[in-house]
Amino acid sequence: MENVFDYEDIQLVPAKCIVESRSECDTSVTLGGHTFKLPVVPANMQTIIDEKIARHLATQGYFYIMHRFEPETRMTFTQAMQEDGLIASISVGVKKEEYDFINQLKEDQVIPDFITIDIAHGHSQAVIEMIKHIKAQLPKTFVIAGNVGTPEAVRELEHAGADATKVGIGPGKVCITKIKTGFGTGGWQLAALRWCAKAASKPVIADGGIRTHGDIAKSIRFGASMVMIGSLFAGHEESPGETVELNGMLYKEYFGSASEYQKGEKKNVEGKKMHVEYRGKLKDTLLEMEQDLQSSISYAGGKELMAIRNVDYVVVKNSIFNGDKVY
Ligand SMILES: NC(=O)C1=CN([C@@H]2O[C@H](COP(=O)(O)OP(=O)(O)OC[C@H]3O[C@@H](n4cnc5c(N)ncnc54)[C@H](OP(=O)(O)O)[C@@H]3O)[C@@H](O)[C@H]2O)C=CC1
Ligand SMILES: Nc1nc2c(ncn2[C@@H]2O[C@H](COP(=O)(O)O)[C@@H](O)[C@H]2O)c(=O)[nH]1
Repeated sequence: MENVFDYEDIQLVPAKCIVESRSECDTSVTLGGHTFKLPVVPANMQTIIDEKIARHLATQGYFYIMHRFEPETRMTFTQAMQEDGLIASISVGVKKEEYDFINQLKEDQVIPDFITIDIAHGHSQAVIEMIKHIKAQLPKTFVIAGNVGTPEAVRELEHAGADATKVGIGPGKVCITKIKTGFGTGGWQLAALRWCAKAASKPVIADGGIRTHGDIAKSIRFGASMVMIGSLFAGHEESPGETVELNGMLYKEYFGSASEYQKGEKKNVEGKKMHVEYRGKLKDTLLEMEQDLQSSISYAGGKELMAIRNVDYVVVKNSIFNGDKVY
């Protein structure tokens, strides 16, 4: 791999504006036959999403992926969402009991719209087998498989039947994979996304490392159809993480899915816990993201999200902030 870079190393080059107002720009995206307001999905982590947030997002036309860390609730959650005419989007792992869960869904004819296979090292036979199992049992369910960081992995998971792949090994804010194992796409996630997206014949979801709303537009430019975000969603009033007050300031707890806090034991720990600044209501952040992305589309010289795919870019190594702090 040559020419590696990350989000902060890139600036997109503006093209002539064709709208009179940014409000004309359409940020919506279609995935799995459903159209969503934004190409953004909150991470399927326990301090980012819960059933209440999932229901709110689905009701408001946003994509969501429920986490897999309360496995016993997934069946009733899926049924309840579908009874209310909402999209059901859940996560699974690859262990034996997950095969039983998929079989149970089929037996009860409870068919989730989306299932995400959520594993640290997605380029594995375990994930390939799970993709095949889900597709055999629930052929109508859209399967997202990950996480991966190479074109070879994208091709293999697509070949096994995945409808989309999720790219990002170690760029996350609470990730310590890169430190503990020496592996991953941390520090070059945007270049890895480009590398993977070029090989993909199905949608790619960029996962991890998004630090500003501009990074969403950059992900779209480099081939993502959707972006998964943890840390930017962790600090809301509604966020499931504990709220703490430190020196008169409010913070929310955010921990990794492979952290000791999630696992309940110190085994194969590849995640940490941190506190992020409290940032008010989730709906305000979603609105700000939409407005910022509308602005990105206008700078791209288009009206639709995919106009961003066509813009030029320049590499400005680690210099775009010039000492400014946005958030
Ligand atoms: N996107 C990212 O960069 C990362 C994300 N995570 C998140 O952490 C959570 C836990 O992930 P994960 O540990 O996969 O889930 P699990 O602990 O559920 O592991 C799933 C299965 O995969 C095996 N496994 C896990 N990692 C490896 C590996 N490197 N090589 C071979 N087998 C492996 C496990 O066995 P055994 O435990 O015995 O090895 C287990 O059987 C997930 O939600 C994941 O998204 C974690 C790390 C990186
Ligand atoms: N290496 C680890 N990665 C993790 C862990 N828990 C979650 N994640 C990944 O991070 C992203 C969110 O990244 P952010 O930069 O937006 O905060 C999430 O979607 C997972 O892919 C973990 O314990 N270790």
